[in-house]
Amino acid sequence: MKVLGKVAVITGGARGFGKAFSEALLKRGAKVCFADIDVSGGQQSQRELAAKFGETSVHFVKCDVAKEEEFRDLFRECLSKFKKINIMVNNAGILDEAGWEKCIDVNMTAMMRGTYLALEKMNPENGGEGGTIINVSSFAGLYPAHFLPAYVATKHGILGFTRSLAMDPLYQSQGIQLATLCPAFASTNMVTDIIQGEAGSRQKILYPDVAIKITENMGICSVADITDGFIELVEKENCNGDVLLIDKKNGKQYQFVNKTTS
Ligand SMILES: NC(=O)C1=CN([C@@H]2O[C@H](COP(=O)(O)OP(=O)(O)OC[C@H]3O[C@@H](n4cnc5c(N)ncnc54)[C@H](O)[C@@H]3O)[C@@H](O)[C@H]2O)C=CC1
Ligand SMILES: CCCCCC(=O)/C=C/C=C\C=C\C=C\[C@@H](O)[C@@H](O)CCCC(=O)O
Repeated sequence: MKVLGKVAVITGGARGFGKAFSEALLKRGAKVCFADIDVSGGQQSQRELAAKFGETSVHFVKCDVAKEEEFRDLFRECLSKFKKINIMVNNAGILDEAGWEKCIDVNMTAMMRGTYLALEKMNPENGGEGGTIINVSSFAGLYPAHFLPAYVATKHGILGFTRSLAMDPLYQSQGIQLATLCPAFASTNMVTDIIQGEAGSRQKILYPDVAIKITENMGICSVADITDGFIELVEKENCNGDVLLIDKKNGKQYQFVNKTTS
């Protein structure tokens, strides 16, 4: 897809990947409506991005994606401000092994809701123009990790859900593509807080010492490495059904490439 002139909705955009993805799309001439549960972080990012790309290009919406009505309001607000939605990025995600139900609510249920809402708004029968939906899974969507069982389950779920919808001829006929991004460890707060021992962060996973050792063995991607893969998917003429794994040692690797999506 050519990004210039398109409108994107991005969840979890106050910091980390979501903020970097927003900036990368703005740089290429898109308008971005980003959402986050963190109001002060969202407002700060809004100020920074508006200063670089203009007030009329970027809009922050306070939204807890685990709350259905707030998610619906996010779409209403984006449509009211920017009139259309061409790119949907379900990026918001958390680690919470003790509170695994919350992990499922945010990583899995909300990702499904965001996808279904985007499919509805992108449908030409509803006035949409088709579009691209990128769901952010993980290396942990492809491989197990005993320090993250609930998180791994949600990330496998994202992968299976997104690949399944990508096979559906209905969405293909509507000009809608769905792809999955699978980053390995990257240097956002999700990982750096654990390595640096920020208060409460190591309680979110099991066996934090094992996890830290594995980050040392596998290496840690920069946010720019992951953003580069994200943009590659969005800009591809056909990303439907793609699963893009990115890790520090091997870089970008498309998965399941010999399998058709339908
Ligand atoms: N950093 C990493 O190494 C990897 C991260 N991922 C995934 O990438 C995505 C983004 O993660 P990072 O940027 O690394 O994390 P991060 O923790 O830096 O940013 C996540 C953002 O999501 C927001 N968020 C959390 N719960 C929310 C909710 N209920 N509603 C709305 N916003 C909410 C947070 O406030 C935060 O701004 C997540 O889905 C994560 O699972 C995947 C693979 C590797
Ligand atoms: C600190 C947790 C952040 C989780 C964020 C995320 O989604 C990233 C996951 C990235 C990789 C997970 C890898 C787990 C692998 C292990 O279970 C093991 O199979 C690999 C061992 C490889 C090694 O020791 O070199």
